[in-house]
Amino acid sequence: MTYILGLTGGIASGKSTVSHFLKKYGARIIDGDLVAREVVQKKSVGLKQIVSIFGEDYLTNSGELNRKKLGNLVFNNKEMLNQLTDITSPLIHKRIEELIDEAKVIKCRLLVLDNPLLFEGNYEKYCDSVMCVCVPQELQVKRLMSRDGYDKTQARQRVLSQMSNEERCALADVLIDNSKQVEETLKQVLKWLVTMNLV
Ligand SMILES: CC(C)(COP(=O)(O)OP(=O)(O)OC[C@H]1O[C@@H](n2cnc3c(N)ncnc32)[C@H](O)[C@@H]1O)[C@@H](O)C(=O)NCCC(=O)NCCS
Ligand SMILES: Nc1ncnc2c1ncn2[C@@H]1O[C@H](COP(=O)(O)OP(=O)(O)OP(=O)(O)O)[C@@H](O)[C@H]1O
Repeated sequence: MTYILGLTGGIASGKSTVSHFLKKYGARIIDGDLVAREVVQKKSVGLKQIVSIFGEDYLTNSGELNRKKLGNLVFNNKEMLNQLTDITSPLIHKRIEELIDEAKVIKCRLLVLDNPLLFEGNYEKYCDSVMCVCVPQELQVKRLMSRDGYDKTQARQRVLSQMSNEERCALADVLIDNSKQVEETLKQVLKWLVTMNLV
């Protein structure tokens, strides 16, 4: 039987750090951000829908989605963000359902659904349990600034466009504290794998 673990946490909380570790222990990963990119790739139905709402200004010269430009618009405007999510969400769900079915067919033991919007987007319905990576908001902003080169305002806008860390932690089954050294974080994840008999 395939055990499906939802992995969530705010932007730059450390989900990829945790999912890379789980992968080393044999888990198969579905990366929500990658799926979200796939459904709006060049010439896709998703991209056509985005252009019909936001206009051709949000395409690059080569016809791809101008992610930076659209990000700066939607993370500053809740209504626009909702419009974008209304387009992408059904497409992402459909693709994730296909990927889950594939994992079940090959009898994958542990499947991880890595998704920053797991609860907002109701992806937890696919999961046997949900692990949430937790960091204090200020540390999240700091790590986001240093990883992606955003200034403080841009980083805060992105953090604040999501559910709060408190709300997300309250909904999760397993909490992983990523405020200290990475090794400390991974020890907690390994402990979970052992408890669940997955190593
Ligand atoms: C707005 C877009 C074009 C910006 O692209 P960009 O390359 O700058 O960011 P990227 O896609 O790598 O996302 C970075 C992070 O932003 C956060 N984020 C993305 N979409 C959203 C959203 N709709 N609401 C809140 N936070 C979001 C997530 O934490 C994500 O990890 C892009 O994020 C997008 O298309 N978002 C809508 C699709 C979606 O809901 N994705 C979430 C993953 S399931
Ligand atoms: N414990 C830690 N100590 C210091 N830096 C860390 C720690 N954990 C993660 N980081 C760094 O913080 C940044 C965010 O981590 P990571 O990319 O794993 O987050 P994420 O949740 O996957 O991000 P996103 O939501 O954007 O996909 C990265 O630059 C990573 O190297």
